[in-house]
Amino acid sequence: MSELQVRKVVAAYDGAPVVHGVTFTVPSGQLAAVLGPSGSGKSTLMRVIAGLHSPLEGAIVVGDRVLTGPRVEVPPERRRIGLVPQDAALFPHLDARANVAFGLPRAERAGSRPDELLTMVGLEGLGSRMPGELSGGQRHRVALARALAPQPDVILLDEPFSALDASLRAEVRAQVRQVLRRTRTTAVLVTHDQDEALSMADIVAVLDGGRLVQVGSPTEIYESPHSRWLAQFVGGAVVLPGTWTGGAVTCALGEVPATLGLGETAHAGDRVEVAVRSEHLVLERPDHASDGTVALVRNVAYFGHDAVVTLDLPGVQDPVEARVIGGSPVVPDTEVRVRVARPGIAFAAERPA
Ligand SMILES: Nc1ncnc2c1ncn2[C@@H]1O[C@H](COP(=O)(O)OP(=O)(O)OP(=O)(O)O)[C@@H](O)[C@H]1O
Repeated sequence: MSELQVRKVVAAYDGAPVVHGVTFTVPSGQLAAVLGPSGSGKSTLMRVIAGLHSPLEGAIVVGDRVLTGPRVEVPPERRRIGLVPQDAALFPHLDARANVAFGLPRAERAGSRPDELLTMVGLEGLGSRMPGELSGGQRHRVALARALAPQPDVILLDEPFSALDASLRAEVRAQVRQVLRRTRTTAVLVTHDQDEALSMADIVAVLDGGRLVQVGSPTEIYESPHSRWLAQFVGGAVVLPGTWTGGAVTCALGEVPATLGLGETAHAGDRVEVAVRSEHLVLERPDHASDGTVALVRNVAYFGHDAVVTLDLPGVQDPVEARVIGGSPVVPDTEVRVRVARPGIAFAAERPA
């Protein structure tokens, strides 16, 4: 079993902490995404797990092995942790097979194991290709095979898909996910891309300013964000000021049914902010007999499968975005009626500084 525990990790550069007491557990064989904006401490945390940076406090435990702890610092090469770096970092003068073999104990390098590993990542028959003769996605899969070769307890993936173009990225993500699932490898993926985190991970740990703001399944993170910041950071949300009426918020979208965010308290009449997912805004003809608010369509960005409609709501300064099915008959500079299909989440209004 290779459960990974990150326990109360505090990490600093020159005495200035940039990771503040982060704790989460990745069950054996699962993939956790560490998600956060630039500078939130993701790479530092990854370096602590890999043994490349000693934390001020806290522990890293894999299974029953303490890798980092009070008076314990197992060196990186003895951690049984594999690293897939951002740029794949293959040895340019070695072919794919030799790159993979490099991850194996000397005795196994000449045998069939490198080719088996290449087959496992879907690169059968490409062992004699040099890195320069492989596509970006193929290079990543060689890097994954090399990292998996010594059968590590944990694999760390540091923004591994950011250099790939969009069409290749989805495919390589799915392939990597499949290999990790098949080999039952515990993995941590560092990313600032919320689609990547939600689509690949079993668990998402969100960092902001070096603090863990929420950890949970992708559905929990998306459906029940604990803060207004998280609602906007993951998935984008329309956030409007309003008044809590107990079970609903009166705001520019009318009376929007809502639940209170975790740990929030509000009394009827309190000022709150309500977060509503863009895809939960339903657009209808303005003369449609229903509740909701009439808004002006500013722009329609068509993406084929869906479209983002930018709307001016009465009394709201900034435009809001609705996500609708592509090809919906919505036209710029006309009016639509906006209804909210699912309850929003209410948070205490942010006080002016
Ligand atoms: N070697 C270093 N010396 C001093 N400060 C550093 C060093 N590396 C990172 N930092 C600082 O630590 C904080 C966290 O950085 P880190 O690289 O861990 O964030 P990140 O979330 O991985 O960011 P990004 O997504 O941009 O890579 C930032 O404020 C950064 O400026």
